[in-house]
Amino acid sequence: MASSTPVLCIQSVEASKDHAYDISSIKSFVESNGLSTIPSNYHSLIDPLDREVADELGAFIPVIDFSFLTSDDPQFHGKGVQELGRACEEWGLFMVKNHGIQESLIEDVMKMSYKFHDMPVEEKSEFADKGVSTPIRCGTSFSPKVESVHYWRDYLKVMTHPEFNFPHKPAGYKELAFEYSRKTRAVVRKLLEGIAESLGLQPNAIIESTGFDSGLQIFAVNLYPPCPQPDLALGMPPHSDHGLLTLLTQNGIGGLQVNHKGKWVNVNPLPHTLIVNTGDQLEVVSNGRYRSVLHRAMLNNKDTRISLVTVNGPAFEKVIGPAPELLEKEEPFFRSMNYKEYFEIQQKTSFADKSGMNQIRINAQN
Ligand SMILES: O=C(O)CCC(=O)C(=O)O
Ligand SMILES: [Fe+2]
Repeated sequence: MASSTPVLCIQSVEASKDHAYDISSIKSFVESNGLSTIPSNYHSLIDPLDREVADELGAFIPVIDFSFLTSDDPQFHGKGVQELGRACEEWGLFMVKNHGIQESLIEDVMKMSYKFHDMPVEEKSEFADKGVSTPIRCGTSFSPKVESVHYWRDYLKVMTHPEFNFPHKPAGYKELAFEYSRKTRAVVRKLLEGIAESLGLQPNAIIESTGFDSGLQIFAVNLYPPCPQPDLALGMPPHSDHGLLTLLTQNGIGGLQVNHKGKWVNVNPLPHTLIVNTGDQLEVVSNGRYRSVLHRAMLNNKDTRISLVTVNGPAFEKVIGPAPELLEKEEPFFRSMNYKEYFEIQQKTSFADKSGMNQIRINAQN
């Protein structure tokens, strides 16, 4: 489509008036407007420094062999635990291989996720986002009503644990999502055992103290449509996740970047691996040793990207603080707080950083 016709110019100017709170889906907005430029209120990468990428570091993103963690052989197990601890400490993001979740399940959930986002806006309106405590919510950007810059993303966010909620359409999606939700929780549970061991705690210490077995799981299905000016907008701003561990798979299209020692690094997962990152509650439990990692989602102008994200946290009613065993030898860096309270604070922050953590940090230097 030619981009120099006056008609399209007018369209661009018109488009610049659009706010994410006026549209219910960036996907349908893009498809119905045939944009060649993006509205200016989607410009978030203004400073060229924000676009710099340290691609040479990508090859150092740790890969954890899950079969080492589940091994009965103490030597293999010990090696797995040690590598896991190092990955949490040095990167806060790693790939997991030999995790046992069937590729076909991930592919099937991915296909259904596309179908969900592809439904006409009216069909999804019953799920429209009505606030963070709503179990099923669907929308665009991040916080359309309060943010000044919008993000090129549609989302479906569902509380899939302790109670399993899910949209009843498209047919068959709910059943697949249930299986995916439970399998990812099992992987996360095992990782939390290994992480506890790497901190010198009993394997079940984090699971017990956080009430993980009745813990919160939020399943987010992110869809990032192709963006005509991918260097100007973001799919998701830099943020950390509120839970203990987040698990992510994607439809083969890259876009995730991790912040490593102040530099942005593209995450290009090896085939058949899951991506896992540390969340705020793990930073608290580990008393700052395993920091929650900043990450963001970039865009491209060709392919639709889908990421399936499960954020796995403590039980809402649990008061979470640094593990008492760690406080035998060190001062607490965080005050304890009920997870639900933390979740609500974190969801209200600007999101473009880790400012939720400032509410519970004791020592500002930490
Ligand atoms: O899509 C991605 O790569 C990142 C998504 C993410 O960080 C999230 O949903 O919290
Ligand atoms: Fe995230």
